[in-house]
Amino acid sequence: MRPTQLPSLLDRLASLTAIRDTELLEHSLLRTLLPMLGVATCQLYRVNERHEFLRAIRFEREISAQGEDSARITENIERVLHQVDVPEDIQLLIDVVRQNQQPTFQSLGQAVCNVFPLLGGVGINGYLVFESRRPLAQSEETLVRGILSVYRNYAALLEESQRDKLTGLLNRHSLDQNVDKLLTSIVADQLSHNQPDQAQDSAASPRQYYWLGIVDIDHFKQINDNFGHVIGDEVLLLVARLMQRSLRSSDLLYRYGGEEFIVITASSERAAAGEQFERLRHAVGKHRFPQVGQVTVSGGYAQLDGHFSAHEIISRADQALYQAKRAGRNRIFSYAELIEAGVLKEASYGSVELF
Ligand SMILES: Nc1nc2c(ncn2[C@@H]2O[C@H](COP(=O)(O)OP(=O)(O)OP(=O)(O)O)[C@@H](O)[C@H]2O)c(=O)[nH]1
Repeated sequence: MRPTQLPSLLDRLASLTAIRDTELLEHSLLRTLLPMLGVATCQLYRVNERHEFLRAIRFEREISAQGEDSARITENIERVLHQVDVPEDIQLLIDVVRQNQQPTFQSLGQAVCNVFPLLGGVGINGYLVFESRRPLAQSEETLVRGILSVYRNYAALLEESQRDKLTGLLNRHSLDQNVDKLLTSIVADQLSHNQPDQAQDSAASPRQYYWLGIVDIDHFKQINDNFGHVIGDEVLLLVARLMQRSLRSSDLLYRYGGEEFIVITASSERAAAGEQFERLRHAVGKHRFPQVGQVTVSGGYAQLDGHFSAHEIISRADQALYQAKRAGRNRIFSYAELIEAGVLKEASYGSVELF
């Protein structure tokens, strides 16, 4: 790195630590690193603790001359959430990095492929992959490691602020952020599927829909009253773990309030979403809790539809939850099915125009 690049690097690091959103932080990391290394494209893969790929970001930066003294910089960010496809040669390099817990570099003809691990609290939680025209100099490798260390420390702080202290689940604050982001991408998806040339694509890979469910522990007040708050807290923690284990790595689980949780799950049809919620209910219901015995949960779920706001969708799931409680608890109801059965009436919300 040239000394003249130092102020720019410090600026970049300052902006990096001003960000309060994990994915924006990832984008900013790539924006900081790529120009420093003169690299045009790079991929960032995120993995969970079971080393399953959660998401991938492909970042591309193109500089084209505009006039004698000016250049135009175009950035393109592509984000893959489900079915992350990792090319075989990259997968092999990732396996080496995972094994050694150290970066690895491999010549690919004229270019060199560089794979750096992203470290989280309990080990590797991602990989940074980019091609450079020549092997990185020692000083460049040190620079990447340094920036990744700043990123790691800051990402850990950010992650902590998004978690509920008792259960370790995502908290309500991160729910608000994520639901808004998800709704924006659902709107984009709905619009693209309305294009005539998208119809055949959807036949090849089934379209994914998202559901939001509110799950509430039944008679939790009695648990507190009969066994005390410490046992009540233990039940909350165990219920959270049981639900988390019954969900897939791509599903999201939040602690929404005291004994209320929110689940976001994706599937190609409503029945599959219903089965997912049933698995979750069974996972809790069949467990024997120390001292307390059986604990059950009730829930209601509604589709995350880009025509409605987050508030409207949560209210729909809540109405279905209310019906599940009324019907005797230990059951999970679908808002759409309650509407079809005439139990609930569709509220006339101010719907979001999709033109
Ligand atoms: N131990 C513990 N209790 C909590 C926490 N947050 C909320 N609660 C308690 O959760 C209970 C919720 O009670 P209610 O809303 O009456 O609902 P319920 O008893 O679960 O009854 P139903 O939902 O109708 O089945 C209250 O007694 C709260 O004090 C917490 O973090 N720890």
